[in-house]
Amino acid sequence: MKGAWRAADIRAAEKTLMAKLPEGTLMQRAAAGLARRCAGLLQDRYGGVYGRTVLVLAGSGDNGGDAMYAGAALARRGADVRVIRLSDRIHGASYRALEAAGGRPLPGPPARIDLVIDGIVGIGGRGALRERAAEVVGEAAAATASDGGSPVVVAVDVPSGVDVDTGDVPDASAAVRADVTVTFGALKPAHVVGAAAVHSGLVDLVDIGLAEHLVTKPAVQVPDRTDIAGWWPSHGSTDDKYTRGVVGLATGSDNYPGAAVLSVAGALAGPTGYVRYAGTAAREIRERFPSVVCTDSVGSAGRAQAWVCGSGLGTDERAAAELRAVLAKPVPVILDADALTLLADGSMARPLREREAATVITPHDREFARIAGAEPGGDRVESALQLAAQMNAVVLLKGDRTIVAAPDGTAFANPTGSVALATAGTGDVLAGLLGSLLAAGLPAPHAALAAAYVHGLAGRVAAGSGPVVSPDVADALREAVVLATR
Ligand SMILES: NC(=O)C1=CN([C@@H]2O[C@H](COP(=O)(O)OP(=O)(O)OC[C@H]3O[C@@H](n4cnc5c(N)ncnc54)[C@H](OP(=O)(O)O)[C@@H]3O)[C@@H](O)[C@H]2O)[C@@H](O)CC1
Ligand SMILES: Nc1ncnc2c1ncn2[C@@H]1O[C@H](COP(=O)(O)OP(=O)(O)O)[C@@H](O)[C@H]1O
Repeated sequence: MKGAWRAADIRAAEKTLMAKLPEGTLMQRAAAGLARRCAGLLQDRYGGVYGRTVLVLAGSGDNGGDAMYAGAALARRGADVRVIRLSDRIHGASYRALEAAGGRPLPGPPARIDLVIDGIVGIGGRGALRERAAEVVGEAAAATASDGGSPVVVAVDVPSGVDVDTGDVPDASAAVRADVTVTFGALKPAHVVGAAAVHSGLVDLVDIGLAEHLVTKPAVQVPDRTDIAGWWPSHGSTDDKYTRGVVGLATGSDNYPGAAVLSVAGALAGPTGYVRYAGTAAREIRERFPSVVCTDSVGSAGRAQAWVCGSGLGTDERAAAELRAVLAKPVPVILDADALTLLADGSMARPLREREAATVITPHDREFARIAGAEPGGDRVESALQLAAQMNAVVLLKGDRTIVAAPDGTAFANPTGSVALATAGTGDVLAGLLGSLLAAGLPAPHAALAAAYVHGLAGRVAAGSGPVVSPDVADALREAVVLATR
């Protein structure tokens, strides 16, 4: 699991480390890592560093210093390095090093640029980029590289114009869109959540010796494949269909039988050995999935170790009664879609509060607004954490970087999201898979994260064969499970 730390925590660790090192050491480590990565990118794209045009955008702080030292290193390898100073104040020593290596100041971006180094602001940035900086960023991005394409854009530490601590991008037209972000010491929330994660492009972490001095809890954690593989339930030779876990689904309605089919398809790709369906789409489910045991209501279904409720359920009296029946079960439950709408008027507050087993809610932004009163703000992690604490539930806040927030204040971001999932019905598939993981005994935050991870991979797998609809995502889940766990 990788952690992402806020700027203040990074600065505190930096202070401890700097006290032990000769002045300037950290910047030299950072700049060396940055220069190495830029040289690699120039090599891969243009066949070498020599003769390539590199534009350094330098702001007034140490972020500009990192960029100019890296520019100096590239100039020493024969690159034609130009620098635009975005402030009268500038990091003096690095500017002089760049000048000494042959770097030249420019008033504005040249027409031909092979690589842009964005050193406007790093963790010291506040709000959207100021006008002059935003203008230059736009002009540089519109330049042409020597191979006729767009320049490679490398952000130093974080793309300028994003909110480092929250991942918000206050003005997308005034923020750098990086192909690669070279960051130092530790990830920041901007690399892993919100729109800023998309602006960051590929994130390359340079070790400058900071990690051991980070004493605070990360603001958000990001799992990798080994975490998911480690959590994924495995079966032993003594297992049977019941010991692997039974998942129940109260999903679908006369109007939305498809949601039942999709949620059951999601559950069948999970680790449980038995899937029960309770609802009005029993005929459709039996036809598609003969192994699923169907009844027409939660009350007449047998025991399950977790219940999924709400996907396509509707919001009528019958739906409300089914939700109440699920909330009364002493096992983990997932509340999705219409179940969240049914929670909005507060009438289920008491049974929810009285639950002792885990509750997971899976809102997208509009569903979040229905239960929390407003859509998540620019700080999506904080918004999800607040709702988790208020509802005493694990919140899976959907999006490109789905967030999982637990009532104990721990937050995670899923790194595998894919825009291919932005199509009707994929949430139903996710709810079913999550139900299976909960029924198999995974703790709720891990189940939510593992489901989001595999679901994201399934979106990517499905997208490999063209435009994606939600049944494709369900079909791709098995391959995604293999990719994530073997
Ligand atoms: N910490 C570490 O471990 C290490 C840190 N290192 C590096 O130091 C970086 C942090 O440097 P930093 O503290 O000097 O701040 P930085 O990001 O350069 O920006 C500050 C300047 O930006 C300006 N500015 C602010 N908002 C703006 C806006 N919206 N639009 C335009 N301008 C804006 C603001 O100007 P002012 O308001 O003063 O006019 C201020 O002077 C860090 O990201 C990393 O790269 C590495 O070298 C080594 C290890
Ligand atoms: N732009 C996007 N990029 C990546 N994933 C997305 C995007 N938009 C939606 N998703 C994902 O697609 C799924 C949609 O869920 P949901 O809105 O509940 O769909 P439905 O209710 O139609 O089943 C979620 O997993 C969400 O994270």
